[in-house]
Amino acid sequence: MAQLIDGKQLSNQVLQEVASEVERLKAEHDVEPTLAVVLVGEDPASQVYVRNKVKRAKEAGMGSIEHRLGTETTQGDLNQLIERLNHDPRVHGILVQLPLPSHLDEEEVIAAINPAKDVDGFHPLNVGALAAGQASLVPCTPQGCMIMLRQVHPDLSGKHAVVVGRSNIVGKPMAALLLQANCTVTIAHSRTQDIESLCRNADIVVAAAGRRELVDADWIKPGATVIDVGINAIEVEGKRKLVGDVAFEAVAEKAGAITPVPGGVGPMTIACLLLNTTRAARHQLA
Ligand SMILES: Nc1nc2c(c(=O)[nH]1)N[C@@H](CN(C=O)c1ccc(C(=O)N[C@@H](CCC(=O)O)C(=O)O)cc1)CN2
Repeated sequence: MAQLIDGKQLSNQVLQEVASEVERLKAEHDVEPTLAVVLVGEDPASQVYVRNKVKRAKEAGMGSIEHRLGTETTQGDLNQLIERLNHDPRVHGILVQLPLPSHLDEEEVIAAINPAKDVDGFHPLNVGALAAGQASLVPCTPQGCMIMLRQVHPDLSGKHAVVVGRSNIVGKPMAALLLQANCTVTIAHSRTQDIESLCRNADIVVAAAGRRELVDADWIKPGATVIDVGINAIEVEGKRKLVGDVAFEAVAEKAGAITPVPGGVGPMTIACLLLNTTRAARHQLA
């Protein structure tokens, strides 16, 4: 049976480090790291994530400012709000919860955020810096995945990693981080032929395809490490249940280590968001 990489426990450790850094910033520089969270529309999952982000920020002693906007919000209104937050000296991090309602242009919104306050790490300048191996604000989910991977592989050098999925939020930055850690990286996606055998050769599989239980036991090399980024809500006997992109029960029999869903990558995403906010606050001091 695989070792379980416990995202809840690990995220609590990260959050403790965040709380200590918040204390230091307050005591030494009279700065309260503050996160502004922008939610547009009524998406129920987004509402849960935003609530949890604000709750965790408060628990870590950080400031938080919430902007909840109606679905009918225009691009102009949203851009104006971001411009205000960009210039507000109390705000160190800006997060616009995705997905946005379909009439809004996500790329335009992300590009409007001051890169120094872009705690999601989605701004083209931060994306470029990551690709070039330069210091930057790194997207939260892949950053969390790397912390989890390091629990099992303190040295990732030379490992063969397959990332299943090529999204801007997870797949692409994940591949960049693995490459920075000297892994041999393959990105697989919906047009890739014979993904199964690519994965069977991998020491590390990161499943971020957005398809529930796509990765099955026969995709996995015995002893491999499996990171499940998927969060898919299903109904079992009338009750809501979350499953990942990995068929957990079967894969756990074969893998060496695996992350659960829930309680894996999700809590790490929020912890890394707050870590980025303290980093942004410290950077802005200079
Ligand atoms: N601006 C952003 N939008 C989105 C991001 C992001 O990083 N930045 N990622 C996802 C959603 N997300 C964070 O926003 C996120 C998803 C899931 C979790 C989480 O803790 N999940 C729990 C289960 C929660 C539940 O019961 O539904 C778990 O996996 O244990 C945190 C953050 C898309 N949008």
